[in-house]
Amino acid sequence: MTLRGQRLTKGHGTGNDFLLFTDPDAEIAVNAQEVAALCSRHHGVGADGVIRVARTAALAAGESVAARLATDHPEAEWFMDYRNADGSLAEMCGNGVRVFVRYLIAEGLVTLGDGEILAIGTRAGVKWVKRDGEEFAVAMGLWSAPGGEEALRLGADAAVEVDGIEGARPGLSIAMPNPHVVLAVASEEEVAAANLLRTPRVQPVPTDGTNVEIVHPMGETETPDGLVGVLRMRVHERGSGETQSCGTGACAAAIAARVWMGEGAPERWIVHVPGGTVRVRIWPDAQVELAGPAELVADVTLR
Ligand SMILES: N[C@@H](CCC[C@H](N)C(=O)O)C(=O)O
Repeated sequence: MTLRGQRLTKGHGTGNDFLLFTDPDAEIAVNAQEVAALCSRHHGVGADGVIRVARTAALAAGESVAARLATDHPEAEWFMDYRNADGSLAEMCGNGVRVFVRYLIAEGLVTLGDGEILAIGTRAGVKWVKRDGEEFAVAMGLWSAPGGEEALRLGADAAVEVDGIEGARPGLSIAMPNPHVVLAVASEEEVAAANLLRTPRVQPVPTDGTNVEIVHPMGETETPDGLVGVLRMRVHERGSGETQSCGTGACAAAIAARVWMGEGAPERWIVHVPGGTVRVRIWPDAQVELAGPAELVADVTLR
């Protein structure tokens, strides 16, 4: 089977937009060229990525992670088969997984009441998504620093050049588990000045490519949950270019900011992105939670 005649649903999480379609038995052949054509803003439908909604068990034959999950986590019935706008595969998408669950509910593929939790299969393993009214909170798993203790001590392990920002800036690599390099700038104006039409240049060159987050720490604010750190962020995504938001990127940005602040840094963070706001919580044991909205916008049928 091909994507021809297929109904696609357009959805987004804080402006990070996706095309989703249901292929329960993983019968549709999806190739990178087709995905890139669909995601094209001018020649296609337009999106930052494409998400196939397939049963984990059905993907087991072709995806080693799905095969493992089908055995170890049978509760993860549905698998988020995520592709970037250029057709490349990615391990995880933090905004995408919330939209994925919103879609499963809307399509009647699952029922999920307020406060209930659903297991979702992803290339980064099983992720637990909790419904919180009209929003969703995702247990993203553990963060890690590919540069190890030394990078965490220095707060950097890379040099990043971004058009519009002067000089090469120190960046900190964070795996969520997809790759991110986060750099701090001094003002919101500097965040705005970044020209992300051109891919940022990272040294040493990351073997599998990377997402790059430009972050301005805006201080802390008192909330009913206690003191919360606030960040302004823009992102250049591997495989998609600049997007309005990146969930794993917001997690990486909050983690980097926490590392840079050191002792006394807050656990909770508000991350403002061009498409809205997401919330991140970093637990002392390195588990990360991401929360935010997820919307479905329209259905289109492909010719
Ligand atoms: N927008 C996503 C991340 C999508 C994958 C990323 N471009 C990659 O290749 O790692 C998110 O919300 O996390």
